[in-house]
Amino acid sequence: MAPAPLTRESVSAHDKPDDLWCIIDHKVYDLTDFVDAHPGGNIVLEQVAGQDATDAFYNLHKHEVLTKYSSLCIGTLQNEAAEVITMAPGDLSQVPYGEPLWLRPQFKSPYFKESHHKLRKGMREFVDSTVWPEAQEKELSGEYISQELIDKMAANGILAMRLGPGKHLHGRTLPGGVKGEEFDYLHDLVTAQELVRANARGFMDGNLAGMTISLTAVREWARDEALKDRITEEVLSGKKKICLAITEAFAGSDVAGLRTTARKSEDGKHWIVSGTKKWITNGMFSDYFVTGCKTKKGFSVIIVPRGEGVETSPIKTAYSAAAATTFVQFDNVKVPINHLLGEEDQGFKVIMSNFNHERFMMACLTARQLRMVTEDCMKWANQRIVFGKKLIENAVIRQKLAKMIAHVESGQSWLESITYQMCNMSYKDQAIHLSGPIGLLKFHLTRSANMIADEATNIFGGRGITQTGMGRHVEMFNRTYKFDAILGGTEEILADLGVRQAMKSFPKAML
Ligand code: HEM
Repeated sequence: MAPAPLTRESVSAHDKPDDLWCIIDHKVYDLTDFVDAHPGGNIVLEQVAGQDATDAFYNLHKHEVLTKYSSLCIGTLQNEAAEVITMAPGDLSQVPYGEPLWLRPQFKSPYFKESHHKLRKGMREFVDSTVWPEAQEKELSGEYISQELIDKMAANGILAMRLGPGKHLHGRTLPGGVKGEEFDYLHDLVTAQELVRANARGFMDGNLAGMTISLTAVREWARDEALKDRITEEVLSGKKKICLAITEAFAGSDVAGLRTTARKSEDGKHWIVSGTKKWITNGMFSDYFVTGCKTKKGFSVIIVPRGEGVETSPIKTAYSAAAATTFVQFDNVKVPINHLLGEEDQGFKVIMSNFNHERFMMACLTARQLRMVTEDCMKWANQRIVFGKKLIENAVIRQKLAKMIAHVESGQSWLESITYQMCNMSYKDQAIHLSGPIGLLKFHLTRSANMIADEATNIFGGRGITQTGMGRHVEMFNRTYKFDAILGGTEEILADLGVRQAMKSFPKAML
């Protein structure tokens, strides 16, 4: 015999603690065996037994809770259908301002072509189904990224894409079927903005951020082609890990103040590296350290392989230990002489040439994070009922949202415009014409982050300072946005760089 159809009347009969059903978004949930395990306690469930609890539910939970506990659902009410959207891997958000203009069906973009859309789709499916689950778990546990995920990213060309456009991508087929030869800086932007959607700030740096800022230097500056090719192959295949080791307790942005030294051995075959490095992202699991050292007449950059004399220990920071933030000690480490990048004593050039891309990547991910937080606030303001009405029905909340949206949209537009210039400029010209604008862009976005973190936390109230439940992404953002304001050049240094670069080309113009 077919089971009786589910109606509001039949549900209302299940209104006791030992026989407890309720309705959420036109679906019926049998919570009888769940009551005692409910994190919000049994009493609240007993209060809605046999009733439609949709408003009460969305006032307190994210929609994803229903996906996680879908086994409690026993069916949909007769002649009714669920209204709340359940996102599938790869889906675009339908929330206003949840996507940049170029991804909204009503809008056009002069920048993005079919291959950018294909890459976006391929990346999003990969991130939603493969990166997100591990990112969420490891952000909490503080464990490092798995070799399994690294292998999958390597196989899909994602590790290689994160270095930006170049020959290393030729011959590869990338997510969405995009050819490596087609990959430009707009694809680079897409990759960064999709990856950060895994929404786990510490894990995102643990996801080989060290590689993106150090292998680029190896590829650009290694003088020994065989060494360059070997390290590139080892790292892009995911077999070995690499990081950038510049900052020290003694000096951060002030590279000239570094105290780690490298001297040549008497037979001239090795560098002897000694000193310490602090805040080295991915250092705990890295096989190579692209290290800034004081040499005889200046500063040089040397690839130090992990081995005798290299010691690493974790540093506890505000974000997840999954980032593998490290204190490194080099105790008279012997490094082959061909591991020098660029010219001896000319390491400043090596470091500077790398900064543009690093800051550009950080701008991409910050811009997307601002949007994700704003989207969470839009959703929350639209579902949270206070004083008998939705939060968004209060003018003061709409003012906050307006400010957030304005920063999100203006930041993304400036980012896209700079990215387009990068697509049409040589790497050398980018260093001349774009280091100032990129510095100012990153400065602007992290200032926006400061405002958005502040407003979003207030909108979420107690949930904005709670690490689980509705406000957990806002809590994480408020706790971690400062990483982007400091790493890759602090706000003050970058703002100053932007104006100083502008002054360099100042004409003899008078007021
Ligand atoms: C299918 C039904 C339900 C499931 C699977 C469920 C699951 C959960 C989970 C996993 C949490 C932990 C917080 C989070 O992750 O968001 C939670 C918290 C909570 N739930 Fe439920 N719940 C259900 C229905 C309800 C209903 C109908 C009510 C109220 C009428 C309710 C009231 C609460 C409360 C008060 C909390 C604590 C929230 C806070 O401290 O912010 N739950 N629930």
